Amino acid sequence: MKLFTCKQIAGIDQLTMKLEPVLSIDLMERASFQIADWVIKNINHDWQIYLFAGPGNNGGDALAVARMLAWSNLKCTVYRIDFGRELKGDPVINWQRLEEQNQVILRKIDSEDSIPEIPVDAIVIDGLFGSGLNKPLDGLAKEIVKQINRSGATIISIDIPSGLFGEDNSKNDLSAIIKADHTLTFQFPKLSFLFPENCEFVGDWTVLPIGLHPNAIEQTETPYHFLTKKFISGKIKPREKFSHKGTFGHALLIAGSYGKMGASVLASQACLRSGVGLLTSHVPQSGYEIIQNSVPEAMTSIDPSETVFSEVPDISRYSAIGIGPGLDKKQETQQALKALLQAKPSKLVIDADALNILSENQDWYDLLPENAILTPHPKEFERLAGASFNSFERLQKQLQFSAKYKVIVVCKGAHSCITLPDGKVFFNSTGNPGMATGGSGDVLTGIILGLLAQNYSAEDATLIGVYLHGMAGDLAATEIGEYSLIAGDLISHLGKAFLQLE
Ligand SMILES: NC(=O)C1=CN([C@@H]2O[C@H](COP(=O)(O)OP(=O)(O)OC[C@H]3O[C@@H](n4cnc5c(N)ncnc54)[C@H](OP(=O)(O)O)[C@@H]3O)[C@@H](O)[C@H]2O)[C@@H](O)CC1
Ligand SMILES: [K+]
Repeated sequence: MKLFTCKQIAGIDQLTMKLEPVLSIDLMERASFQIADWVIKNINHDWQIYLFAGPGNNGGDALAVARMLAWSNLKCTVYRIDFGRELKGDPVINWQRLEEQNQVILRKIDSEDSIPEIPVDAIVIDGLFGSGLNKPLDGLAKEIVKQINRSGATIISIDIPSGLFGEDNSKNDLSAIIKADHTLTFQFPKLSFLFPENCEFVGDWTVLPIGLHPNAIEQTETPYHFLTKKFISGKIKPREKFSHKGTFGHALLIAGSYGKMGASVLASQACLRSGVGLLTSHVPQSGYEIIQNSVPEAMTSIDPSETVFSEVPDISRYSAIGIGPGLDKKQETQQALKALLQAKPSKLVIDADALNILSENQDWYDLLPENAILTPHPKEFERLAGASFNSFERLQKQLQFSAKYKVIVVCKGAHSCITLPDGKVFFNSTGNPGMATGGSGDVLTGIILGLLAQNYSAEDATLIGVYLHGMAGDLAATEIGEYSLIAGDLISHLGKAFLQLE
């Protein structure tokens, strides 16, 4: 699914009106109906509903929603913020319709004294400001937001929590943003919803389709995308009847050191469960029995060192290489990593300690082969590319890094963010907090490696791998919950995840 900036969404709204064609007031009615329908289905009908309406179309939505909730006899009071300016456009029509309906209590807020006290067992519907916010909230608007946040009531935001920008909130006043329990957003999630620091404002979010025109969406260019099941399913290649293990590639995994062999075991198992034909796991001598016993399906390549990775094996036989989990950062490992990069492997995944070694030797970045896949978590990315003030700034750094070194970067987390050298950005839609546990990243490396070895392009191996990893986590969480989830559960649910994509 494409993701757009608020400005672009306004453009798509305009194009929809022209192409469908539909009047703006009717589009607002359609959007508001979706909100009202969700509210009616999801809230306690005995509770008082406080609707807050701002000066623009977000407020217009709130006014229409109030009228629709009154059809179902819900107890609604509308508070319209009054900056002393005349309402304009569609909100005027919706205000008149409410007056004519005469079932909803209508109030205006024109000073701090007129801001209502809101009981805890109330529902607030926040239609103060939407995608047309043009500066941080202050004055009366900020006071209303603070009063709503203080109330402890259940807050449902229309389209976007009032006060939050759809993209960059670096310069925003964070005390002047609604902290919603639920955000009901139109047609597309906004970019800022995908950044972890905005979770306290956005709450749980639901996308409500409002029938924006497919041609308008198609015509509007964007670098931003959200991974969907349909998109990923379309990338999975069927396994042909006459295929054999040679068809599905031979992966080399360089992982594990004395005391950290679990990383090698997990990545190896995940790689095998991702459909690779053959896997060779390169391990130090002390890891030999461990890997043979734990992953009998893997072949082994034994390092001369007793404890760490110290020498690159002949890489010519392998279709893809993964390096990093559990490696440690000893001097001989650092030199061996450099030698591997100098050997210019054509398909490479780099994770964990291999990334940490890189970040301590930044002059090696130029050795990175084109389309190498780097899978840092935010802290590792910070070591690679420097600190960022927030996730939006980090995304800009990530894009620069991908473009400069022509590599794919996966910044792991809730909604893992993937950047490609050509400037495209993909946010993942699968996964859950249960996956924030040791070994989860090793599993991802194994999956991506397995897909790369099967001759998926670096881009597809990354996108499929990240999505599948999260999906396996979601399937595991439905069975055992998030608390008890461990990395091994991701591997044991990979099969079911693949089945869902067929
Ligand atoms: N387009 C469509 O077809 C559809 C759109 N829909 C809905 O429309 C919403 C977008 O509507 P919108 O563009 O009217 O913007 P919105 O956020 O309501 O506010 C603009 C007003 O706020 C004011 N203002 C801004 N910042 C301010 C500040 N810091 N402090 C104080 N004032 C401030 C600004 O004033 P100005 O600066 O322009 O004088 C202007 O008056 C969108 O989120 C969705 O809910 C749906 O109905 C579906 C169809
Ligand atoms: K809002």
